[in-house]
This record gives sequence, structure tokens and C-alpha cells, in this order.
Amino acid sequence: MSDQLPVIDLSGRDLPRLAALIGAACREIGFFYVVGHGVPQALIDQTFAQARWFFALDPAEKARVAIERVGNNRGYAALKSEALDPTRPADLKEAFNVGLELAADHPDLQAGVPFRGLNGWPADPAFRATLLAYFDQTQALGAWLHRAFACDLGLPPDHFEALIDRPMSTLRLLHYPPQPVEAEPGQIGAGEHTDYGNITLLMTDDVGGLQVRRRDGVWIEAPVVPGAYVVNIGDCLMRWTNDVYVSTPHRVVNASGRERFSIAYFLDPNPDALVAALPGTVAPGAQPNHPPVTAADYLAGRLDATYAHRRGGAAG
Ligand SMILES: O=C(O)CCC(=O)C(=O)O
Ligand SMILES: [Fe+2]
Repeated sequence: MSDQLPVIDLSGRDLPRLAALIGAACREIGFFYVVGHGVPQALIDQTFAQARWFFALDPAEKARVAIERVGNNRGYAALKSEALDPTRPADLKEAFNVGLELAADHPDLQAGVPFRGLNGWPADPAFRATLLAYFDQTQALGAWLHRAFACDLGLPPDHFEALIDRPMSTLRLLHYPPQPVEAEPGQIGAGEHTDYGNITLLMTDDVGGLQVRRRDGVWIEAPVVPGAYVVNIGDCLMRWTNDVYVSTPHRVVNASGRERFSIAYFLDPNPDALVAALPGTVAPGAQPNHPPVTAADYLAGRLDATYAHRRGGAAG
């Protein structure tokens, strides 16, 4: 079994050829890098610069956009407020989440569509503009990857298009302070977990620390590949493909002695997308592995299990 994750060059966007490479990675390990992805490096650099600016703000400023206040899984999640692996102490990371940006009078908000809500923004308009531009670029890249998935699965390339075009996606800035000496035993940057959505597009700085658990249980490093996105399959797409694609456990151990920044784009489908075994993924005569569920119900169930601030019927 390889101890390296595949690196796939998307330049030229040759769909049938790339779909085969991407599909193989999704079936075998559920993790791959993409280069030639078309997201401008300048925008990536600006987004990291904005992340550094935001996480350096006073605690009181960050608290103004706290996830508990903003709601709908948006805003600032403080250090040690989450445990991705509930059997371990809380994660040594802080985060800032952005969802699909809607006008205050958007009908989805009046209608109470799940996961629709207003983003909470710190005062600097450049922060908002940069993050929204980045959100759009990664959503577009993710949409193209879904064309490749469809092609690999024997479906029309646009199969997912209308199911992911008003997504519940979250753009998440992450900051991992250097692992402190007083960390509790077993406390790491991000505990072992699988992601919840369809795919995650992860950009990291040069610090490293992402680890991926191969299907034989062995942990391997996901080294920094400058400019590349780490793409991984989430549980929702695994379920949608009737477990043909695999979501793979991963974690972050920041043993570098330096602070670490990363930017994750979690691509979740539209709230009302029905996640039911895709045509061709169930063997003739067999039953699907999972009952159908809407993408919103599925995501809500997964987030509720991880985040204390959502428990007890709170709207956010
Ligand atoms: O920061 C990273 O490198 C990965 C974070 C991650 O896996 C997550 O937030 O789901
Ligand atoms: Fe993750």
C-alpha cells in the first residue's frame, strides 16, 4: 500500500482522463492533491494574510462574531471549543467560518431554510471581500471535481450541478498555536475525524502536521505540497456513492513549535439535495447500505454530535 497520496494535475481539464485518476483516488484512499487547479495563488496568499489578521485581533473583537452569537455554523470558534475526536481533550485550534453569503432579505432566510443565515463579519471590508472571492473560487473548483466524480461513476457530467449550486458549504480559516507544553496528554491540533460533507478542499501553510489513516490503519503524513489543494472525500459523498468512494480519517498534530494556519473549504450539497445511493452504485439485487436522507438533515446530525454550541435545540 502506497505511503504517498496521489498528486493530480488538473491543467487542461481533460475530463475523461482526469475522472479516471480522481475516481481511483476516491475509491482507494479518499485523499489526493490537486495542482493546476486554477485558484489564483495571489488570492490564496491574501486569504492567509486575512486569517493572520483576524486571529491576531483582541479576544473581545473575536467574541463579537462568536459562533454562538452569529449562529448557523458561522463566525468564530474559540481555542479548545471543539473536539473532533470526542474521546480526546479539545482541539488546540481556533477557527472562523463563513457560509453562503445572502442578502438580508433573501427568501431562504424568511423561509427558514436549514443552514441559511447571515455571516458575521469583523469590521474590515477587505476581509469580507477576500473571503467571499475565495469562497467562490473553491466552490467552482469543487463543482468541477463533481463533474469528474459523475463521469467516473458513469453519470452525466452535470449530474451534481443543480444539487450543489446553492451549497451549505463552509469556508473555514484555521489557526493552530504551537503545541503548548501544558497540553493535556493526547491533546492535538485536530483530533482524528472524517469530514461530514461531500469534499473538503484544504490549503495549508508550510508547517505541515496533517496525517491520514490508510485503510490498513497505518497513519501517513500528508506532506506540504506548495500551492496544491488537499482534496478529501467526506462522509456525505461516501454515503451518496453507497460507500464506493471512501472518507478517510485524518488529524492534525502541530509538533513544529510554530503556529500553523490552514484554510478548509467544506463543500456540502444544497440543503434539499436527496442523498440516496447513486444509480449504478448498488449491485443488482442488493439493497443500498444507507436510507435516503436530505443533505441538510445529514449535516445537522453530524454537526450536533461534534459541537456543544449546537446542542439543546439552539438554532445555530
Ligand atoms: O487544518 C488541517 O490541515 C485539516 C483540518 C481538518 O481536517 C478539518 O478541519 O476538518
Ligand atoms: Fe478534516
